[in-house]
Amino acid sequence: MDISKVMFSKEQIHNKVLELAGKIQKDYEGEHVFVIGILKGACVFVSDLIREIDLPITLDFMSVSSYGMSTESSGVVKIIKDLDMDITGMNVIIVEDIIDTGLTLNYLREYLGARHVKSLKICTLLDKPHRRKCDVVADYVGFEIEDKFIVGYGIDCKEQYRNLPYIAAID
Ligand SMILES: O=P(O)(O)OC[C@H]1O[C@H](OP(=O)(O)OP(=O)(O)O)[C@H](O)[C@@H]1O
Ligand code: HPA
Ligand SMILES: [Mg+2]
Repeated sequence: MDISKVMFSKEQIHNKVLELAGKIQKDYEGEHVFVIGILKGACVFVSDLIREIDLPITLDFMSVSSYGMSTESSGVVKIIKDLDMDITGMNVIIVEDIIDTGLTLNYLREYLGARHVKSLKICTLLDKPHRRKCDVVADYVGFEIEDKFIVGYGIDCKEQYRNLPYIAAID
């Protein structure tokens, strides 16, 4: 597989992170926010995002996987690591790198929503709305993209390319 072209540069991503962080900071003014980064894909994005939000933040991670070594979702969301902390009564933001079929977030929304949180929102850097298999809408979206398989900035193809500082499509 080859990387076809850079879709979003390091600078474009940085500007988008600042924009999303600014919106979150404004919306949650005076509140404590519990951020859940969804590993592995969101590891880079969530690290950059939280450092631009000037609010009290608690950070935890879940690790889930449905693509494995494939470029198609298996349709089964497997929890590899659950939360370490209790989120009861918290303002929770789930941070994802990409929403594609929506199966991962549909599962996580139900799983986490059942824990009596104060509020639950979704922030994603990338969104492929035309690929949805279930009804998931994010509250904060970085870039809407067409139906291409994406790599870089934490996002993999067969566990490679997560370290690219830019986002690219793959052939
Ligand atoms: O909307 P969907 O079709 O469910 O796809 C989105 C999910 O797929 C990727 O994770 P993956 O399962 O590949 O695990 P990874 O984050 O460890 O790469 C990505 O990081 C999202 O979590
Ligand atoms: O476009 C993608 N790239 C990598 N992983 C993914 N998981 C869902 N969509 C994608
Ligand atoms: Mg993956």
